[in-house]
Amino acid sequence: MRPLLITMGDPTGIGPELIVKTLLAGDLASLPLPVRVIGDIAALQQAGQIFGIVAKKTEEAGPIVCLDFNGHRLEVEACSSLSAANLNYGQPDHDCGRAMAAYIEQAARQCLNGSAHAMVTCPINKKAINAAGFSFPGHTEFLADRCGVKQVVMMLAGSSLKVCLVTTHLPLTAVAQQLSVETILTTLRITHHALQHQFALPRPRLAVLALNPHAGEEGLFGDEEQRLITPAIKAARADGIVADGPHSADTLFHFAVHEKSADAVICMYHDQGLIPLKLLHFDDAVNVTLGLPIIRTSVDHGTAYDRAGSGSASTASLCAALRMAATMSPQPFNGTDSKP
Ligand SMILES: NC(=O)C1=CN([C@@H]2O[C@H](COP(=O)(O)OP(=O)(O)OC[C@H]3O[C@@H](n4cnc5c(N)ncnc54)[C@H](O)[C@@H]3O)[C@@H](O)[C@H]2O)C=CC1
Ligand SMILES: NCC(=O)COP(=O)(O)O
Repeated sequence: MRPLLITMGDPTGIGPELIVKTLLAGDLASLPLPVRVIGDIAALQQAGQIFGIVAKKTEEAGPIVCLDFNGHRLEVEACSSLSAANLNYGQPDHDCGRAMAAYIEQAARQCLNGSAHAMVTCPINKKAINAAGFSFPGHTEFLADRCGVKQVVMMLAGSSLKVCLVTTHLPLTAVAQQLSVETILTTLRITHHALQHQFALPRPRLAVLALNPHAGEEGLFGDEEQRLITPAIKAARADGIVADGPHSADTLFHFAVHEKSADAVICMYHDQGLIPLKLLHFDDAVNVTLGLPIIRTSVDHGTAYDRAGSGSASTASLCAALRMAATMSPQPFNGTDSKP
C-alpha cells in the first residue's frame, strides 16, 4: 500500500507535537494506509520530550528512519538535519524555513510520481518559508505550480459548511483587482467537479457570495457584483452548474448552515469564508486543495506559537485531514467537464 505522507511543517510550531500526539493516541495506526512523516528527526524527538518520551531510532534504511515512542513506531523520511540546540519554539531560523520547503517539495514529488497516495500538511510559517527563498503565499499555490496547474481552489471543509475561496493570501486592498469573471467561473467549475467526484454529491449546489455590503446595493456600494460575479454565475449555469447569487455575505451563511441551502459557499476572499468556517468548525475542519492531480489535505490552523511546546494543541483537524486524504481519490480537473 502506498503511504500517506505527513509533512512536518514548521519545526518550531505545533506540527511535530501534533504528529507525536496522534501517534500516541493510536490515530495513525487506525488509518487504512501506512503513514510516513517527511520531516526532521531532532524536531520529532524534541516533540516526544513534551510527552515525557525519549524516542529512539530503531531501524534505518537510507533516508527512512523508524523512531520508537514508547512502543509506538513512527516512520520518518528525514529531509532536514536540524540541530536540537537551535530549535526554539516560535522562532524559526533560516534552516527551519528551508526545511519546511524541503518537506513539501519531497512529498509533492512522491505524490506526483505515484509512490505515495496523498500528502497531509502540517502548518508552515509563511514569512519564514518565503525568507528562505520559497516564493509562494502557501502550500496551495506552491502545489499548483509543481503540478503545472494554472488555477486551484482552497476549500475548507467542516461537517456543516464548506467554503471555497476565489482569492487566498493577498492584501485586502488587492482583492477587488484580483477578481475576474474567469477566476470566479473557474473556481465554480473546479468546486463543482470536486464535489461531484471527490465528495459524492451528484448535483452540488453552490452559493456565490457578493464582495460588497448588501451585494453592492445595485451598484451604490461597488459594481463587482454586476461586472464580474453575476456574469460568472450565468456562465456557470449555462454549463449546467447549480449556482446562485451574488448573495449578501452577512446573511447567506445562516441559511447555508441552518437550512442546508448550499453544499459549498464560494467566497471572494480569505476571511469572508474562514471566519464563519472557524467559528463553527475550528476543531475539525480540513483544508483541501481542489483541482490538483494529487491529493493534498491539511489542518485548518496555523503554527500556534503561543502553545507550541506545551502539548496542548488539538489534533482534531490533523486527524480529520488524515482521514479525508486516506479515503479520497485524485480527480484532476481538465477544465471542460463541468456539465453534469
Ligand atoms: N496551512 C498552513 O500552513 C497555515 C499556516 N498558517 C501560518 O501560521 C502562522 C500563525 O497564524 P495565526 O493566524 O496566528 O493562526 P494560528 O492558527 O496559528 O493561531 C491562532 C490561534 O489558534 C490557536 N490554535 C491554532 N491551532 C490550534 C490547535 N490545533 N489547537 C488549539 N489551538 C490552536 C493558537 O494557539 C492561536 O491562539 C502564520 O505564519 C500563518 O501564515 C496559518 C494557517 C494555515
Ligand atoms: N488560512 C488558510 C491557509 O493559510 C492555508 O494556506 P496553505 O494551505 O496554502 O498553506
